[in-house]
Amino acid sequence: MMACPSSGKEAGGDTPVLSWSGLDYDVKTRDGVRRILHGISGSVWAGELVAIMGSSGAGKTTLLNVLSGRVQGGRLHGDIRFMGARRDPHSFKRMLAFVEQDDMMYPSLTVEETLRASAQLRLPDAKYSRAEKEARVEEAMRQLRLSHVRDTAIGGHAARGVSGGERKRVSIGAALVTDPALLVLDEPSSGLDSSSAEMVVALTRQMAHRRNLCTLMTIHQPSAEMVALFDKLILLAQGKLVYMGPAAQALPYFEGLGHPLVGPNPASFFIDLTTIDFTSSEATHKSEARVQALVDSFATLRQDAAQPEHSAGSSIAADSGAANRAGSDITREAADLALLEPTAPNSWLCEMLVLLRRDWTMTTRNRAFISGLTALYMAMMVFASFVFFQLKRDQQSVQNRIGALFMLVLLAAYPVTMPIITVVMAGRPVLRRERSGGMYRMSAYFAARALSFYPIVFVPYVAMFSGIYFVSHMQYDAARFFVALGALSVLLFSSVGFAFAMAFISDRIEVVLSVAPVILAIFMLFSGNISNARAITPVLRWIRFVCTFFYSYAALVQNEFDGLVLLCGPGEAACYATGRDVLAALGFDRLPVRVCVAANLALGAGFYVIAYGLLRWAAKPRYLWL
Ligand SMILES: Nc1ncnc2c1ncn2[C@@H]1O[C@H](COP(=O)(O)OP(=O)(O)OP(=O)(O)O)[C@@H](O)[C@H]1O
Repeated sequence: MMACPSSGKEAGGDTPVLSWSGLDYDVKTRDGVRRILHGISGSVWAGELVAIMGSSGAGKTTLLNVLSGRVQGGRLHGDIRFMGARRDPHSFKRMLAFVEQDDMMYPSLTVEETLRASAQLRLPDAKYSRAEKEARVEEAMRQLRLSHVRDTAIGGHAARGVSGGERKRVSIGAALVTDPALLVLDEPSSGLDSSSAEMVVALTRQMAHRRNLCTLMTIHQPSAEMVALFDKLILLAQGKLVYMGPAAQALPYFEGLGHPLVGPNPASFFIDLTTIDFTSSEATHKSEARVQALVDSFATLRQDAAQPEHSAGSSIAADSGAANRAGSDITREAADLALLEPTAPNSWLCEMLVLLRRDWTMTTRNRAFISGLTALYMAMMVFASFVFFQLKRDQQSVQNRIGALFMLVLLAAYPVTMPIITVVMAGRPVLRRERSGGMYRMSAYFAARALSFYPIVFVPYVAMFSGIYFVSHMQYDAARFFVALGALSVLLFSSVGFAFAMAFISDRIEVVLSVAPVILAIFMLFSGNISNARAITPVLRWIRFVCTFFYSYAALVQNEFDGLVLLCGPGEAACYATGRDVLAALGFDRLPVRVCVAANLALGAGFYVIAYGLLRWAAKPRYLWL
């Protein structure tokens, strides 16, 4: 009988952090139900660094997701315990930190800002003072060797930032500052060169040992040096367990089964040993038989180890203890975990302020957005000032006043909507990750994100509006100036809400950027400028009442033309004597200005409500039942 590998149990007391037994996981495919995990059992302890290895399609990611409560569908059978008890969705999600394969972080934030936001949002204020949170951030940066890049931006496709290895370490740091009991990493070495990958694993090992933190990761093709860093290996083949035990004892174990190490890298050897060879039917048959024999040997070893006379001092004894637990259908538990949106640890206002600071930093660093919008508005101010320079009270001025007001309406929508849609959509993957980790309430995110845009949009617009208003000689009257400004400010507010609503109608930016201008074009059509409001067919006439352009434009033309006395030149047979005549001809003599502004405010609020609903829906976790 082969000796059982010794345990990592000593590191973390008598109860494993996570233990699982008899896990079967089925999913629905076109060909029917497919079993992806077959009777997997095991346990991991505090202070252990555990690697899940296997060839492509062996089930590594699936096992990791099942254990972390992240599967989004399927049927799960077996038993999973966290700290010896059934996983309570709330506390399990609080104690678990998951580092995804893709490092989804905001590119314009620095390393320190990213970690600080994570600590401020995830650590409860009731338990951690501000200074303690800062200390955690400092410690994480020091331990992950990030102090020298603390002020460097994360970077992304558009702008260079920290290196790939540093970015991965920031992702790990953002998880670590939340003080988890279980750290789970999905392929942390993917996309990294071998030295960066090794450094990530070495630092993760240090964290696990220093903090007595249970760390579980999937890894594809680690180097021999990396394999030596793991405390424990879980080796899967075709969703079945081939080995689970101390990493150092894996080679002797396989050698004992008649498979001595071939080549310099044990990881490649393990993968080759457990991979089905599809090059010919004979090779397939042979490799399937070898894998099945390995699976059977390990199952037998465990069964033997579970017998009292064999179990003393053995890690497999601990694992087979888990294997002996009776399993049941735990699909409900898996679904509850996947669907749960953990309650945020801090008050709404604290969260909103942290998010507002973060969003404001990102928005102000978006130079293209700020300078683009400001330059555009300033250019339009100069351009329109030439076109509408010092309008008189003659009949030609009627068309010019109407044109200037309509242009102001359009400028409060198009240049605002498109960039905001792009910025909000670019942040959606980070939003989804942060939401699944329960970092904050969606309402706090929504309020902070919208607030961070207002100054950037309002300041240059108001400057442009003021310039055009005075240069074009609209009615010089303080009350009229502020009424016009108020009506347009409400439209700007609505435009931001509209942009948010659009940003969540689809995942695809090309879809959104096609739909949004079309809706704005419909708004234009029903604004009352392009077509006469009264002349529109009754079937469609109602549309203007849900059209922000209509109310803004109606408010502006009434404000401008009311009380205006116009001059009739000699020889002008048909002419407007007063602004009221113009309003009557245009069909804008029915709704008072205050009603138009109030209606637009209500429509704007409606956009925000729709946007918030879509935001919740778009980022909502889902579970597909078999
Ligand atoms: N929801 C699903 N529906 C259908 N098949 C699935 C589903 N999830 C996983 N699978 C299949 O289960 C097998 C294991 O997938 P998994 O992603 O866990 O493998 P892996 O070991 O992580 O592979 P890789 O290293 O290539 O990422 C694969 O064959 C995969 O196609």
